[in-house]
Amino acid sequence: ASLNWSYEGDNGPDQWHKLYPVANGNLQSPIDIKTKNVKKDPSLGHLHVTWNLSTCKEIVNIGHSFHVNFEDKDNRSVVTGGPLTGNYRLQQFHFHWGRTDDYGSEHTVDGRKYASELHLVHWNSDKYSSFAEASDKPDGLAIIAVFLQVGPPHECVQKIVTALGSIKTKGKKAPFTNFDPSTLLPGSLDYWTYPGSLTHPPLLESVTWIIYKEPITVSSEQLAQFRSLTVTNHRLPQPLKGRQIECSYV
Ligand SMILES: NS(=O)(=O)c1ccc2c(c1)[C@H]1CCC[C@H]1[C@@H](c1ccccc1Cl)N2
Ligand SMILES: [Zn+2]
Repeated sequence: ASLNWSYEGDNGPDQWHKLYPVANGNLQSPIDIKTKNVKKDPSLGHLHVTWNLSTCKEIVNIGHSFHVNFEDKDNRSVVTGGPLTGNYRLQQFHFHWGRTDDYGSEHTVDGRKYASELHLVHWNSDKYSSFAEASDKPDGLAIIAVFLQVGPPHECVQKIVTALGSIKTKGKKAPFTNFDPSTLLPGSLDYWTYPGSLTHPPLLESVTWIIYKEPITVSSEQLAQFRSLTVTNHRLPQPLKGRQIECSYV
């Protein structure tokens, strides 16, 4: 089905509110993280990530992006701890990028834009029986975000870039197995967290965002390969509307 929204032109982000009124809601994402306003929370412990590479299934071209989908019929790949209560099951990951290396991330840090941003999408499998059921609940989703900056190529991102060659057209999918997404995490496990939304339609305000402070590094050529699928797919920062951003007590 062709989407009723896009990242540019008549159905671009400024128009999303017409079909998705929640676009003007109080918990919209992404946001700009103003580090001086972040509150250190001693009760915020470490995040516990247990992703099992056996659950990695396929890579799919969805037009405005590509998704790496995981089998989510059991709790082999979950995240817990930090701001979360219970287990959140990994469903998929994807990236956002821009037309050039100067911008492309969705969240920004003191106005700084990164070249790209990785989202690892999880749903609350303790309370809900499916992603769809969890996707519109306030405690339904947890998305881990990692910033990408430009530098030397990333060995594991290269596996993803190579796989893009087999899904060049929208709707195409290819097997993508035994990939361990924890190879995409940065060295330091310090993170920010705040309540927000999906960053494109349906823009549901059901997300606990967990954003690692330290970026990972990919090469300009690897980013250019992302753009070979679609040139840009990031939403600009939204109003904070009084939300408090907390950071782990590390
Ligand atoms: N940039 S992001 O990580 O904040 C983001 C934004 C929107 C959506 C997603 C991820 C993903 C999460 C899995 C389903 C999919 C999607 C969706 C599609 C069809 C039906 C429902 C849903 Cl939720 N929408
Ligand atoms: Zn995303």
